[in-house]
Amino acid sequence: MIVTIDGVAASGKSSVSSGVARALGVPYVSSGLLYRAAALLALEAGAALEDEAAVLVLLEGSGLRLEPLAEGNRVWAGGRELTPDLHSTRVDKGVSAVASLPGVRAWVDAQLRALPQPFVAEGRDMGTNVFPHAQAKFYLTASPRVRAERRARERPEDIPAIEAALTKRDEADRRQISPAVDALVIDTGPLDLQGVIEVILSALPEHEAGRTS
Ligand SMILES: Nc1ncnc2c1ncn2[C@@H]1O[C@H](COP(=O)(O)OP(=O)(O)OP(=O)(O)O)[C@@H](O)[C@H]1O
Ligand SMILES: Nc1ccn([C@@H]2O[C@H](COP(=O)(O)O)[C@@H](O)[C@H]2O)c(=O)n1
Repeated sequence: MIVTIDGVAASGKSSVSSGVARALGVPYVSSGLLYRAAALLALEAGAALEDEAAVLVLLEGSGLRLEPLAEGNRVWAGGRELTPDLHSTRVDKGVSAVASLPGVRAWVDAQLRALPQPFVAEGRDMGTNVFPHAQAKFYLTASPRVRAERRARERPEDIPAIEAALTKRDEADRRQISPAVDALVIDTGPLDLQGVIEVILSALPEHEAGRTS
């Protein structure tokens, strides 16, 4: 069983996926963390973010590995945990450039498709490209202002600066972002976190919502 939850930046994908995954008793998979890790490795190595060959060498040589858990995903480069460094402002700014490289996308897609099922997968193209045969698909939206207000609780920047950065990232991710035709689109603006999780759980086919492993 695969459930996909895609959406724009800071629309609640990882928080909602974690809640849905816990309710189903399965892990969730954060595809964005692998793109963030690729950007971090490139930034740390001083590689140009547009240099596909250099980024691929870093990915192949780093022992990069996603550890999907229902409570939260962790990313490792060999024995070093990258997770705490993946949500910095510099990674936010650089990640879209790395994610637009076809070779990097193919590398990430292969990692994701190799993971053992069942799981909830979240990102931008989980329902359209990576897991087009998923049993249930969702797409989260909310206005840039609402998303910025939520994110401001986690970042040092003020709301207008966060809103501008989110809008810029949505624009840069435009090619990766599109709801699957068979996805249920949810405007999370008027809903709290639990409300979004409940909308998704109640939309799942009965046998998926009831399963615990
Ligand atoms: N429906 C909601 N109501 C209130 N707060 C929410 C809601 N959904 C998410 N949040 C909060 O918004 C923030 C962003 O959520 P989250 O990190 O899950 O989004 P994301 O889509 O995974 O972000 P990114 O695209 O940057 O990885 C978090 O602080 C989260 O707790
Ligand atoms: N399926 C995906 C997931 C993510 N990206 C890129 O990674 C960035 C970070 O993702 P978050 O989910 O953590 O926001 C995102 O801005 C995209 O550039 C992607 O291309 N495809």
